[in-house]
Amino acid sequence: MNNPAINVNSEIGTLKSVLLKRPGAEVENITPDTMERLLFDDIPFLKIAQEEHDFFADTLRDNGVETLYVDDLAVEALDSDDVIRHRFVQQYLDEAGYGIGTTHDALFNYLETFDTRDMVTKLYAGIRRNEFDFENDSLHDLAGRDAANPFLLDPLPNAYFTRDPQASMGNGITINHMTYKARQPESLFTEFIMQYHPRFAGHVDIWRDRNHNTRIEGGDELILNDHVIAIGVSQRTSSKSIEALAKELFANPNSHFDTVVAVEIPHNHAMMHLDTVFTMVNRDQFTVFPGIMDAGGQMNIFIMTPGPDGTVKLAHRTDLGKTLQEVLELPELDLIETGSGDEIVAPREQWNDGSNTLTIAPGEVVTYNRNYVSNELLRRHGIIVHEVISSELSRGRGGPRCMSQPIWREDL
Ligand SMILES: NC(=[NH2+])NCCC[C@H](N)C(=O)O
Repeated sequence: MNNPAINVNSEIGTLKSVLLKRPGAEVENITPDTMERLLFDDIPFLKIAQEEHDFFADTLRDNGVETLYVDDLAVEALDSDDVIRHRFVQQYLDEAGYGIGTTHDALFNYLETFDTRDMVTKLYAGIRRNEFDFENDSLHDLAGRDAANPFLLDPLPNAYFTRDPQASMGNGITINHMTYKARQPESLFTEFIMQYHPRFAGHVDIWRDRNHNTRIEGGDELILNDHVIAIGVSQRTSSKSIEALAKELFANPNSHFDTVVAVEIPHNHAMMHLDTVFTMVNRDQFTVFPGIMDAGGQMNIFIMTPGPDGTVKLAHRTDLGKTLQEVLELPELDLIETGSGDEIVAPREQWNDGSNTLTIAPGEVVTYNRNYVSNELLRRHGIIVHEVISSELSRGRGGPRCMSQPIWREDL
């Protein structure tokens, strides 16, 4: 790829550029009735969440990281041409179940009244039925909709977890078909940015697009080095998508990835992604939540490598530490347990994303200040820890790694 726009060949190389989304009105459109469906366990106080997010972004900028906001990029991509903007809106409505009909027309015309900036903000925030002059559902629309839902288009409160709708991988990206309806529209923004934003269009390899039925999310996709990837088999990522992605990476001449390690983790909301229980913080240091292993310290891991004729070879392993040493060729390994592995502290801090560290340089991380036992332990293991504030952001069940999508890291 000439002039690549993305360069991510590790989890730990010095971070230069990152994609963020400041939480907006979408977070205020979570209600007790919709909270579970919208994947929140509580209703955050937006004003404080925004202050916390700004603090996080400032911490990154103070450390030399360029912060790009996904909604700004979307506006720039969609504003370039009316045809592109219309195609985006049409697809957005289509995927929301309004392909044709009076609701489609009403929503389309309503969105047309906004400039692109306000339209993008509106789509993230969601559109209420009573927001505009709209009375008649067409028969077509009534069939599939929950009449009690005040929203015609649901809000996207998870959008500040920019890690998940896509994943940078080498000079390319996966644009993800996400698991739950509540998040699926998020990667449509990514698709249009990658296709039409001048910074990205034609400068990114798309390893996998979102037109799939099998699910995958960025929180499960970890770039261990320039040829090894780890992917969680989780609530959000299926083994089928991992195998398909591995095949593509092994076959595509632009990809230098030759090993994919599939790591099975419990399928529940507290550990929805691999990065909620396992992250890389230095060349040979990782955080890990002991709850992902069975009583004997074992788990299910599959090492995938290219086989003959485009097939994938599988090797089963059960020891996480030994597998990492094998695939990364590490003589030593330091696995740092979330919450010191204590039976009370570890699950508490994992719940508040104590394992969800964002590494900004080898041995240097950003974490939430509330996970003070894990932070102290990281420091004792020689890691530099930048703490960011969080009482509200963490109510969405995600931490610094989830809230950031690296676009550029220095190679190691
Ligand atoms: N990479 C992550 N761990 N992201 C966390 C996402 C949290 C979000 N509420 C969800 O359930 O989807």
